Amino acid sequence: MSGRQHAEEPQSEAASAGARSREWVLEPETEYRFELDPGTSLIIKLVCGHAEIFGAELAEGKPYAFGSECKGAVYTWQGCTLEVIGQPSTEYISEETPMSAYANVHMALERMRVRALRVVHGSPPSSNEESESDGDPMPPRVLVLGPENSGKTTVCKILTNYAVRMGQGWSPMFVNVDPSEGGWAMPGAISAASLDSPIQSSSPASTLGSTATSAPMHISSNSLVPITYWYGHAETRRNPLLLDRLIRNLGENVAERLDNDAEGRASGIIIDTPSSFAASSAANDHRQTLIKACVDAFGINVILVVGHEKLNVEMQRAYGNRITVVKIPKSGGVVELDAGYRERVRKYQMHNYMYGEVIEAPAGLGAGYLQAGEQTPDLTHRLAPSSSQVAFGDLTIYRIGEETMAPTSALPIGAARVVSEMQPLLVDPGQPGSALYNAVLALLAPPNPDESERYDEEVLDLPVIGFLVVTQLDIPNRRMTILTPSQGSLTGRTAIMGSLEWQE
Ligand SMILES: Nc1ncnc2c1ncn2[C@@H]1O[C@H](COP(=O)(O)OP(=O)(O)OP(=O)(O)O)[C@@H](O)[C@H]1O
Repeated sequence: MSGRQHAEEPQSEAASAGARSREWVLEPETEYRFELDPGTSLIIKLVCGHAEIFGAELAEGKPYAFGSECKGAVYTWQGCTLEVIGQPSTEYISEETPMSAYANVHMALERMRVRALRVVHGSPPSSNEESESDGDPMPPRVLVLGPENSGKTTVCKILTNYAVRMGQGWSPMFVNVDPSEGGWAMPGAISAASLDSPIQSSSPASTLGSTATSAPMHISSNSLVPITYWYGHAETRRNPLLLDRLIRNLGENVAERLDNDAEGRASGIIIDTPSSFAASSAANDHRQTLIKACVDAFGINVILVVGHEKLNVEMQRAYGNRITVVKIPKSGGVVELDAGYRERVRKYQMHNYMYGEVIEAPAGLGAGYLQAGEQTPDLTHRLAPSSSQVAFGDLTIYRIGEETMAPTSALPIGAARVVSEMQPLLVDPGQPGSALYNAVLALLAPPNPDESERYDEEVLDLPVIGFLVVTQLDIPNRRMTILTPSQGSLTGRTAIMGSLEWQE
């Protein structure tokens, strides 16, 4: 154990307000780790020195609030003193971290960015770069793979945050293809956003920070507008064919955005993946196909495997001849998250999408502490969703590729009951068993205005512009009540339902 914990700090503002407050003094290259129980929160302030949370630098004296059962760590390269207010269920300092290995990976990626940008600007490479590079210098396009609880998302955040902190104006594209996490949107979505400021980690419910998708521009931490597609389920095995197609759509959409942005392109792409991509079992044969979908769709040239020897060997064999495959260590700080926790996080995430993220002040500290002027942490914001009634006919709702409700006996003799996994099926809200009550729906961007360009499965390829929840179904009057944070009429729009249910 390194670092010292000071007892209660009677002089501090928090302690005098009655909250539990103490100081931690961290030696260089150590980290303070914490875990929060449900319903508790924590505030961390950098008193002196330098520190970062998953690569995002802390400003001295600013309170950073954490809630929603957050688990995290404050790392310091040079040493620092922290003031911690609140009562985590676990807290300790660790000297063993994989941060040097991650920093080395970052530096290798940085060299790729610099070389790629030189080409954009038409400047000649420096002499040692010439010998290093073979062929056309490519920006880093990194796929991060690893088993459950290996710290994939954390690695992606650290690498992204280090890139945006370089002061080179990089805006790496962060891609999340883990539908159980939902990125900046709702669980069930996959998304991508180009980032030019660090990702804050205040809560697992908005693990990639908040965006303009749910919060009005003026209160979101930056004006992120992610590209989002809706898969509609938390598990990749539910409809791998659909996920494959959506990953390819996302890749195409990202490529189009970067086509007109040479500097953004040089910043590279970092992709966070679901743990099912790493777990080989008969139940998920699809994982090879989905990894390949990512490799093709985003032109991957680096695969990072977090702490998994077998997967590393497998990736070396499959891609080692054309892609750099590197195994990186897993952090001992990564917390094992069980199914119950993941379920609760999905609930927090849905709730935050609608109502915004509100972190209550730790026990003993007045709510005013988090609201007081310049001390307001960026991530405490409230949203007021609107609840409105729409007629059944106003909104066209599909589900993708699930069996029809017709019993086999009702089908013509010899007709197969199987519905293509990719077939959009119209949902009739008036039918009992539509499963629309409390369903989360993704609202799609308008289809192609040119009728001749339309096709049957177009709804599979349209990005998402928002989400809504059906909170009431009035079948006799053919009306439903819809909760959504975005304003605007739903008449004539198209929405897709999946298997995710809203829980109040
Ligand atoms: N060094 C650390 N100290 C404390 N907590 C950490 C540390 N690194 C990661 N965590 C926490 O551990 C949890 C799991 O990490 P993370 O989400 O990065 O893993 P993952 O491999 O992406 O998970 P999944 O199994 O969902 O794919 C997160 O709550 C994260 O904040």
